[in-house]
Parts: sequence; C-alpha cells; structure tokens
Amino acid sequence: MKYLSDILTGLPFTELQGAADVEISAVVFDSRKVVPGSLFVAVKGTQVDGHDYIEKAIQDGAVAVICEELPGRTANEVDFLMVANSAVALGIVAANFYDNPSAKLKLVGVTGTNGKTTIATLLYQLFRDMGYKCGLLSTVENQVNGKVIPSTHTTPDPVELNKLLDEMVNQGCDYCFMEVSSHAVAQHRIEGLRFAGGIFSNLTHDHLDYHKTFENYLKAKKAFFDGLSKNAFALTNIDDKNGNVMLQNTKAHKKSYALKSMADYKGKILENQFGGLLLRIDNEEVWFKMVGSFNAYNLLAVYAAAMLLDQDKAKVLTSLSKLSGAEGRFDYVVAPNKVIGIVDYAHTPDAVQNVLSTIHNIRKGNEQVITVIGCGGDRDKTKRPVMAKVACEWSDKVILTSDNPRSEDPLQIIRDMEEGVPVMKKFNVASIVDRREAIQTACKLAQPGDIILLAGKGHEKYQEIKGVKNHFDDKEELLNQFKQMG
Ligand SMILES: CC(=O)N[C@H]1[C@@H](OP(=O)(O)OP(=O)(O)OC[C@H]2O[C@@H](n3ccc(=O)[nH]c3=O)[C@H](O)[C@@H]2O)O[C@H](CO)[C@@H](O)[C@@H]1O[C@H](C)C(=O)N[C@@H](C)C(=O)N[C@H](CCC(=O)O)C(=O)O
Ligand SMILES: Nc1ncnc2c1ncn2[C@@H]1O[C@H](COP(=O)(O)OP(=O)(O)OP(=O)(O)O)[C@@H](O)[C@H]1O
Ligand SMILES: N[C@H](CCC[C@H](N)C(=O)O)C(=O)O
Ligand SMILES: [Mg+2]
Repeated sequence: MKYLSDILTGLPFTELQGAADVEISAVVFDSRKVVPGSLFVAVKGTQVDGHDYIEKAIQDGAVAVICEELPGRTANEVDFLMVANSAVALGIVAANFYDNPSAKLKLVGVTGTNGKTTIATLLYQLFRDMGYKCGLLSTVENQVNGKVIPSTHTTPDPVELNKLLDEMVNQGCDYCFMEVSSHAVAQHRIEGLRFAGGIFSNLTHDHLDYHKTFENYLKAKKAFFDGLSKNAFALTNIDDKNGNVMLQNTKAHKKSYALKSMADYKGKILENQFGGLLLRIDNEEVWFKMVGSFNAYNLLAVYAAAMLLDQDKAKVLTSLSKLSGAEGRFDYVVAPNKVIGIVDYAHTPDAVQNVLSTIHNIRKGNEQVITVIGCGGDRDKTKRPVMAKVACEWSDKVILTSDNPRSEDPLQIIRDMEEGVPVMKKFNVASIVDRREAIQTACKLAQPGDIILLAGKGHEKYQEIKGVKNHFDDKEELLNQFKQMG
C-alpha cells in the first residue's frame, strides 16, 4: 500500500493544492489507463498535451495530479502538485512507487546509435552463463531471468520500466542490462534510476526527425553519462570521434575501450571470417562466434564492462566465446545450392556500411552481393538516400523495398531512397514495394556462392502498414525461398 507522501521523495514541486495524504493505487500518465485511486501525471508530448486530459483522468478516478500548469478549475477532492517538468517527475514517482528497484540490483545502461541490443544481450547471456540471476530490457525482448516479456520500445516508459525492475528484484536478480535510447533520455524515461554503469557504443546518423540536429542527438546521449553517480562507471568507445565527449562532464569512473586508439581495454582483430572472430583481448587470443569487425567492438565493450563489474577474466572470455548475441543480427543461413543469406538489423547508414564491409572483407572472391533494403516510415527521412547510396556502393545488385512504411506511402519512401542511387549504379537497382516479392527476386537472381543481405528488419516479426502490424519475418521468408532452391 502506498500513500502520496511515500512517493514524493526527491520530487521538487513548487505548489501543492489539497493536503490530504491519499492512498495511491497506480501511477498513470495516460488518461485512458486511469483506474480509481490513480496518481495522474500530465506530460506534454509530441502529439498532444497530457494537461488536456486531467479532467478526464479525474472523472475516471484519479485522486492526485502532477502537472506543470494548474487547470482553470481544480477539483477540491483531488491533490494537485505543480512541477517544473512533468516527465522528470514521472520518472521519480514511478521509481518511488516501486520502492526504487534500480538501487536493489546492479543496473547497467547501454547507449549509442548501433550495438545497444547486441551489447546488452551479450552481457545478459554472459552473466547468466556465469551463474547470476539477471534481467534484460531491449528492443528485441525484455527478460526476467529467462522469462520473456514482449517489448514495445527499446527503452520502456518509466512506469513499465520500474515495474519490470521491481519484478527482477522480486525474482532475486543481481543484475539488469538495459538499452538506453536517445528518445528515452530526451523524454526522461530513465529519470530516478540508479545506474551501476553506462556504456557508449558509437554515434552516427539516425533519428534526426526527432532530435532535429546531430548536436541535440549527441547531447541526449551525453546527458545519460552526465547523470551517472560517482560510484558508477562510464565506459566509452574511444575510437568513436564522440567517445570522449560522453565522458566530459560525468562524475562516474571514466574508462575506455578501443581497437585502434590507446585505451584501458584494448582489443585487436586477428581473424575475421564467416565462422567468427579471433581477437586479442588483454593479451589473450580467443575465438568468438560473433561475426564482423563491428562485433569486435561489441565484444570488447562487454568484456570491459564485465571487468568493471569485478568478474574473473578467464571465466568471462570462455563464456563470451560461446555466445551468439541477439536474434536477427548478422544471422546467416546457407541454401542447398550454397547461396548465403544474411538477416541483419542494419537500419542506419553506418550499420549498412559496416555490415556490407564485413561481408566484403570475408567474401572469397567473385560472388555477387545482393542487398534487399528499405527505410522506415515516420522516421528520419534524411537517412533514406544515404542508406540507398551506401547499399549501392557496397553491393553488386540492390533491391529497394519496404520496411515498416507506417503512415507513409511506401512508394514515396522508395522514391526518397532512389535519390541516393549513384547514376553509374542505376542499372543494378530494382524497386519492388512488396518485401516478400523483393526477397523472392533476390533469391532468383542469386547464383551458387552469392550472398544475399536482407537489411533493416532483423528480429522483427511484422511489417507495419497504416497502423496495422502484419506478420512478416525476413528469416522465415528466406528459409522458404531456400527450401525451393535446388
Ligand atoms: C516520438 C516518441 O518517442 N513518442 C513517445 C512518447 O509519446 P508522445 O510524446 O508522442 O505522446 P503523445 O501522444 O503526444 O501524448 C502526450 C501525453 O498525453 C497522454 N495522453 C494522450 C492521449 C489521451 O487520450 N490521454 C492522455 O493522457 C499520453 O499518455 C502522454 O503522456 O511517449 C510515449 C510514452 O512513453 C511513447 O510510447 C511514445 O513512443 C512512440 C510510440 C514511438 O514510436 N517511439 C519511438 C520513436 C521510440 O521511442 N523509439 C526509441 C528507440 C529508437 C531507437 O531505435 O534508437 C525507443 O526507446 O523505443
Ligand atoms: N558496434 C556497432 N557498430 C556499428 N554497427 C553495429 C554495431 N553493432 C551492431 N551494428 C549494426 O547495427 C545493427 C543493429 O544492432 P543493434 O540491434 O545491436 O543496435 P541498437 O543500437 O540496439 O539498435 P536500435 O537503436 O534499433 O535499438 C546490427 O544489425 C548491425 O548491422
Ligand atoms: N527501433 C528503431 C529501428 C527500426 C528499424 C526499422 N525496421 C524501421 O522500422 O525503421 C526505430 O523504431 O526507429
Ligand atoms: Mg536496440
């Protein structure tokens, strides 16, 4: 049982109306989810203003309201708290409502444009393999020590987030590894959490639709490190040109990892093949199942974090060498006729370039590389021509297609991508709106030994068109096609 006064700890509010210390049944920020006894937090959003729903929340049973501006008429029987920023307040009260679960386990956050899911998932798999009880919050799925809970966001909203952390604590988890998206930082979804450490992977072009400028995007990532406590670690990829920036104002212990520069944790790629990576880490040579030089960074980040969490070096390297990471990341299958298919979640220009250059470095010689790629609707439009350009530059043939057009016209998204196709490559590019047909065409074009890359959807099991998520799975489509190949 929680009273309003219990959940206001650490909340800076400027005004309080109605002094009754009421019992609170739930913390809610969506009026449609209000139940009797709720504390309703009115948040200004990108589409609407939660303040416009205060009346509705009260009608449906809210007994207390947190807001930035008091509504014209305030109900006497309801407590009103004025705050400077409701989104910040939401994080704090959500954490208090669940008794600050983040402080009861070791919470490690991973941020960066690419690699968050891979690093968080590897850490989760590694620590479980070493015998710890763990939780995972990721784009692919959330997990409470093996129990899968579907995920809708890379980083959940503050209420869901603290609820999941609470469940982890109740299940006896020692660690939680979570992705921290730039949206989550900007929207204060992680406010009120206590992190044992933060990891930065890299920063490249994405989400400029939301953040508007690269500077703002950078600031959002950096704010995560600025907020870490002096007891936490801040681990950065010092090879990334913004790696140092992340550490500029943090109070946490500053640590770095790198393949090229001087760093606290240094790695070197000795072999890079379809079968895996041979790395030298801390003077040990170890084979890993993960493929691609970008995964050398991810593995190094995981190793460094494990060291900072006081784990045994030999145990960590032995366990890490067996792991294969998150679903739908450089997942490859070979058809009976020896065509190679790779399903990957590359959905930024940098990730597309990384995955294609990895393929380029480990291919044997004359095989064709055929890339099937689309760009998401209602997402950063400026990355569309760039992703198409990169795909064309690094592939022999490219099929431009759909990847979650959402509310947009899929043909228009493809037209935006076509703007980036270099003139010399026009004859090697086809546009096929239907993704299934695009995959079929790639398979028909492929000769034995050729490599097909299906980029952008990775683990996703749907194609989102006009608000409806239709079942669609790149891997399933690929395997179906491969079955039919002789
Ligand atoms: C652009 C964006 O990030 N939007 C997120 C944001 O919603 P919003 O600001 O648009 O909310 P809004 O619709 O304007 O509503 C404002 C407020 O009014 C309330 N409301 C609204 C209607 C109503 O009837 N009653 C009511 O009380 C809403 O609950 C909300 O509190 O806050 C919501 C609650 O936390 C999120 O669910 C929502 O995610 C949307 C669905 C989304 O697609 N987000 C993506 C872009 C996202 O967050 N992605 C990142 C990962 C990106 C990456 O890959 O790196 C992620 O962490 O998942
Ligand atoms: N360290 C890395 N550097 C660059 N590219 C990477 C790295 N790790 C993974 N990638 C590429 O980015 C894709 C997405 O990787 P992952 O899912 O781990 O990133 P993410 O940061 O979680 O993405 P999201 O923002 O969508 O949650 C992979 O499929 C791969 O192509
Ligand atoms: N989580 C990210 C990646 C989505 C990847 C791609 N499949 C798309 O739909 O654009 C987002 O929501 O922007
Ligand atoms: Mg992710």
